[in-house]
Formats: sequence, C-alpha cells, structure tokens
Amino acid sequence: MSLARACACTHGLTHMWHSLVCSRAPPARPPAGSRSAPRGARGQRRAGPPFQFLQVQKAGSKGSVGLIRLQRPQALNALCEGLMAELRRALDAFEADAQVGAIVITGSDKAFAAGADIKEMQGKSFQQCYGGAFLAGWDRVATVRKPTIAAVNGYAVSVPVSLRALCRVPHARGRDSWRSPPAVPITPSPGAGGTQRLTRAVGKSLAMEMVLTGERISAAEAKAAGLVSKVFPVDKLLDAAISCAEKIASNSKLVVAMAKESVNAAFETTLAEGNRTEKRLFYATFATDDRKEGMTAFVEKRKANFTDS
Ligand SMILES: C=C(C)C(=O)SCCNC(=O)CCNC(=O)[C@H](O)C(C)(C)COP(=O)(O)OP(=O)(O)OC[C@H]1O[C@@H](n2cnc3c(N)ncnc32)[C@H](O)[C@@H]1OP(=O)(O)O
Repeated sequence: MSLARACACTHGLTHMWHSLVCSRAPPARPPAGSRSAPRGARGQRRAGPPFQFLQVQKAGSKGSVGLIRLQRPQALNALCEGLMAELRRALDAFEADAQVGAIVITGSDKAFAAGADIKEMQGKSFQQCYGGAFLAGWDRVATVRKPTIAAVNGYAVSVPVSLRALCRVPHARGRDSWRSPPAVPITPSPGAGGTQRLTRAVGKSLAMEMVLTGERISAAEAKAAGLVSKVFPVDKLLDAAISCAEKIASNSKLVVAMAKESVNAAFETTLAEGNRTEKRLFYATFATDDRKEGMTAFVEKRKANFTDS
C-alpha cells in the first residue's frame, strides 16, 4: 500500500505527500476463467483489423465478461488516438455481444494508463483540437450501456478524468497511485471531463488540489474519497474485478442497463430529475419478462432464469 500523510494548510486545501509506486509486481498471468481463444475476440478479428494497443478477450466461467487490457507498454499505456479508437471498437463489439453482461478494463503491472499522449498533443494547434473535436471520442467509455469496471493497476495518471471516471465500478489494487492531469507542470488543463467528473466524484477540495498540483494520491486515499469502490492486493485485483463483472452479468442485462442509467442520473442531473428518471425506469421494468421471473423465483425460492427480455 502506498504511504500517504496529510496536513491541513491555511488556505483550506489539504496538502499531501505521497510515495511513488515502487514495488515489483508478479508477471502478468491469464485471469481465472479466461478463454484463450474467446468467441468474442475471434468475432472481432473477423469483423475488423487486429488490435495493436489492446488485448481483447472474454473471461469468466461462462464467457460473460468482456476483458480489455491496454497494451502500450513503451508509453505506459498513454491514451493515444489509435488506442482510444481501438478501445471504442472493442467496447462497441462487447456492447453488441449478447453473451457479454459486463466489461472489465485493465492495464499492465506498471501502469493502468499515463493519461493522454503528450507526444501526440505537443504539436497540436487550436484549429486541430477544435476542428477535430480532440478527445471527444473518449466519452464512448461513459456511454456504454453495459457496466464497465476499471481494474486499475500501477500508475493511473489523469485516469480520474479519463478512463476511471468514465467507468462506473472502479476497483484498484493496494499500491496504485492516482493523479489528475498536471495542469501546472505540463500545461494542458484537464480536457476529458476531469474538472467535472473528478469534482463530482471526490468533492471540490480534493479535486482542486489534484488538478492544481498534479500530485498523486494512493489507492487507499482514492477509496476514502469515493473514487474507487474497492482496493485489492495486486495478485487478487483482476480476478476480483472479473468476479464482480460475472456477478453483474448473471443478472438481467436489460434491468442492469436500466439500473446503471438510473444511478448515472444521480451523477449527471438534479435530484428531482434523477428521481423522475429512476421512477420511469422502475415502471419500465414492469414491462419486462425478467422482472416477473425475478420476483416469481424469489417467491418460489429458486434461482431466477433471466432471458434478458
Ligand atoms: C488532458 C488530458 C486528458 C491528460 O490526460 S493530460 C495528462 C498527460 N499525462 C501525464 O502528464 C503523465 C506523464 N507521464 C509521467 O508523468 C511519467 O511517465 C510517470 C507516469 C510518472 C512514470 O514515470 P517513469 O516511471 O519515470 O516513466 P517515464 O520514463 O516517464 O515513461 C516511460 C516512457 O513512457 C513515455 N510516456 C509516459 N507517459 C506518457 C504520456 N502521457 N504520453 C506519451 N508518452 C508517455 C515516456 O515518454 C517514456 O518514453 P521513452 O522511454 O521513449 O522516453
């Protein structure tokens, strides 16, 4: 676990000192229940070119989990345009795959992701950014209707504003360090929703400090701030994320999508609008066979057999 200590300073922000991630991780190994030649991955290869920056496969005992591993080790998984385009393609494929009920995104042992690709950004002009809607495509991670879990390992630079904040059920391992985009040292201020999503996730004080200093927080601090839901030892992280995804995938995909939409409304709208969204979606579940099956199974004391209808 990363070490961290905190002290209050006079202008109300909390200044923290954080240790760097330094311990060595065990070599990557296939997650429990993963399929070496997954049907989904084969299907995606047939449908398009092979992935250069990702490893895409199905995992879980029933192949119900879409597993995406970011693989750009030479740049610590910096999110270049090619990687993000592949990520959108993989997400689209899993979104369309009826067998997949939840998606896990993970990185390498050293880095989950090092944020936007600085070498790619370095020469960009305003015209290129505005005209080409630079980073706009990153929102695809947030608009996926199936639940996404970020299994965060190693450096997660800027990830609060990028993949982590876009994924909905983040898990972290015990010795990660998390960092907002360094607004001051490198100069791009957050541009992928970081000032908005991070602030809503952790509150103004911590978000302000992270954004303005670019300093890291540990996994334990990320958990305490509500940025991640769980923290695991390094060797348990991916299996835990897959197991959580399998559990989600065993429920009705239709009702899970509605529940996800409803929770997101709390993050993105007012309380009154969120409550209205929840009520509408709650009523809508009464039109599904799965709602009837779930309640009937409970009353009959048996396991529900959902048909996603
Ligand atoms: C606006 C938005 C949305 C943003 O995301 S802005 C945020 C951009 N990202 C960052 O500021 C993080 C930059 N990276 C770092 O600070 C450091 O690399 C870390 C993550 C602390 C790791 O440090 P180290 O372990 O010392 O590794 P380091 O030697 O820096 O990096 C290894 C390689 O990855 C490269 N690399 C790391 N992060 C990169 C990035 N974001 N873009 C491009 N290349 C990157 C780095 O240039 C180096 O390449 P080379 O070997 O060719 O010199």
